[in-house]
Order: sequence, then C-alpha cells, then structure tokens
Amino acid sequence: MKIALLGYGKMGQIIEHFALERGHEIVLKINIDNQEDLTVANLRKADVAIDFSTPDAAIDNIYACFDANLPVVVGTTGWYGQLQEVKNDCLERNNALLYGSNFSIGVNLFFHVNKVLAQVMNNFPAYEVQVEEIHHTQKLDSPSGTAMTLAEGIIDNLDRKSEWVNELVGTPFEDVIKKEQLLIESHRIENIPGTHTVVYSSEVDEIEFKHTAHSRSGFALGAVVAAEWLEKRQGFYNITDIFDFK
Ligand SMILES: NC(=O)C1=CN([C@@H]2O[C@H](COP(=O)(O)OP(=O)(O)OC[C@H]3O[C@@H](n4cnc5c(N)ncnc54)[C@H](OP(=O)(O)O)[C@@H]3O)[C@@H](O)[C@H]2O)C=CC1
Ligand SMILES: O=C(O)C1=N[C@H](C(=O)O)C[C@H](O)C1
Repeated sequence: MKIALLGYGKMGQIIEHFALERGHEIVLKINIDNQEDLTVANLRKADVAIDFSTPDAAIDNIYACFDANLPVVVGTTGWYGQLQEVKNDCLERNNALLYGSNFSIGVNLFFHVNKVLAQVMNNFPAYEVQVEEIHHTQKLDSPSGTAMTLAEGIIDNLDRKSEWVNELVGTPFEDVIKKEQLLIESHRIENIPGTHTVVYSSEVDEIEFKHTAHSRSGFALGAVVAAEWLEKRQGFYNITDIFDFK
C-alpha cells in the first residue's frame, strides 16, 4: 500500500516505522513547512492518507484528500465539532474516511467495558463518576479525544449524566459541577503518552478503571491497521467499526 502521511511529528514518524515494517511505502510526507506539496496530483500517488497533524490543520487535510478521492485515516483530535459536516461531505462525494480518538486495541477494549459498566451503574446511584486524563505538555487540545469518547460512552449509558465539562488542571476553573454534569479532569505532565481513568466513587469506596499507554506504538500500529482496512472501502467509519467486542 502507498501511504501519504499528513503530519510528520511524534505520531507520523512512528507510523512510518510500522508502515515500512508491514511492507508499505511512504510516497508523501506533508508537514507545516511543505504545504505546497499538498496537491491532488501528489495525493493521487497514494492509496491511502493518514493524518496525525493538528486540530487546526485536520479539516483542510481531510478535504484535500476528498478532492483527490483518497481514503483517509484521521487520528488527529480536536476537530470533532465539525464531524457531522465532514461526514455529510464524505458520503455525498462517495469518499472514505475512518477517524478515531484512539487507535490502540487496549483503549478500544476500555471504550467497550466503559459503556457496559455505565449501564450497570444505573442500578447504583450512590456512585459519582468522573474521567481523568494525563498527557504530555505539548498536547494542543483539552480534553483529550479519548477522554471525550469515554465521557460520551458514559453519558449515552448512564441516565444520571447528560453532559461533560472539562477542567484543565492549573488553569482557571470556576465552574460548580452540576449533578448531571460529568467532569473530565485534564492534567499535562512531561512525556506522558496518554493515561485515562474512569473513577466511580461513593462515600465508602472508589472503583477505578485505567488505561496507561507505555508509548505511542499502540496508537501508531492501530492507525496502520486501520489504513489497511479502509484502503478498498467507501464510507464514513469510526475505529470501533473495525473491532468486534462481542
Ligand atoms: N487517535 C489516536 O490514536 C492518537 C491521536 N493523536 C492526535 O494526533 C495529533 C498529532 O499528535 P502528535 O503527532 O503527538 O503531534 P505533533 O505535534 O508531534 O505532530 C503534528 C505534526 O503536524 C505538523 N503540522 C502542523 N500543521 C500541519 C499541516 N497543516 N499539515 C500537516 N502537518 C502539519 C506539525 O508541525 P509543527 O510542529 O511544525 O507545527 C507536527 O510536526 C494530535 O491531535 C493528537 O491528539 C495522537 C496520538 C494518538
Ligand atoms: O495527543 C496525544 O498524544 C494523544 N491524543 C489522543 C487523544 O487526544 O485522545 C490519543 C492519545 O491519548 C494520545
């Protein structure tokens, strides 16, 4: 498979490693300093694009792939406010896009367990719930996309929660959390690849479910596997469409 990398930073470079290891070829690398190379002609040299750029860059990169009719895997987070418009355009133009807040198998297992547990916790109103995430200090968005996905999984399955609010610890936060709100507490600490915890707490105990990434390898390998899955497909997908956690 011929791959175009959109974003050649921490993730792009690790994705390159796994792609080459799996016998693929990198035919285009786009970063902030060679935007002029992001052309339909250049994109059409690839079979699939993989975007791990920035929240502000992802939409333009996605539409460049749509213009080139190139399937695109989007790992970049922080653009989900525009998800519906992107999905509509993708389907109208018969393109292919797969996105995911987290491409690691471990986190996608965590996403599934999180939803099942939230359903069970409807029977135990004594427990409050919150999500915590820790990432490196270079992360541009807060909360993490993974934390948003966890929070939405809880909101969709736990009747007593209807929205989430985010506190980036160390920045001003005056909100008084209402009982129907789910707090996502974000921490930024040097060199943390990604740690996510769902905490259910009562007066007498606390239950914690935690995923700790030891490196970015799980994310990167998952992105390459997702690109292999998407290459010959059309449509709009989420990474959870690849996993079958029956
Ligand atoms: N879904 C998942 O499993 C994962 C998602 N992510 C997400 O992926 C994104 C990237 O993460 P990470 O690699 O750590 O971040 P980095 O900052 O290390 O890499 C992003 C790269 O994109 C470059 N860039 C900036 N603007 C553009 C543009 N217009 N087109 C192409 N490239 C551009 C940046 O250049 P410069 O630095 O010069 O601005 C940088 O080299 C983040 O949104 C993060 O949340 C991360 C890990 C896993
Ligand atoms: O920025 C990162 O590093 C990561 N971002 C993703 C997110 O926002 O959830 C995935 C992973 O946690 C690493």
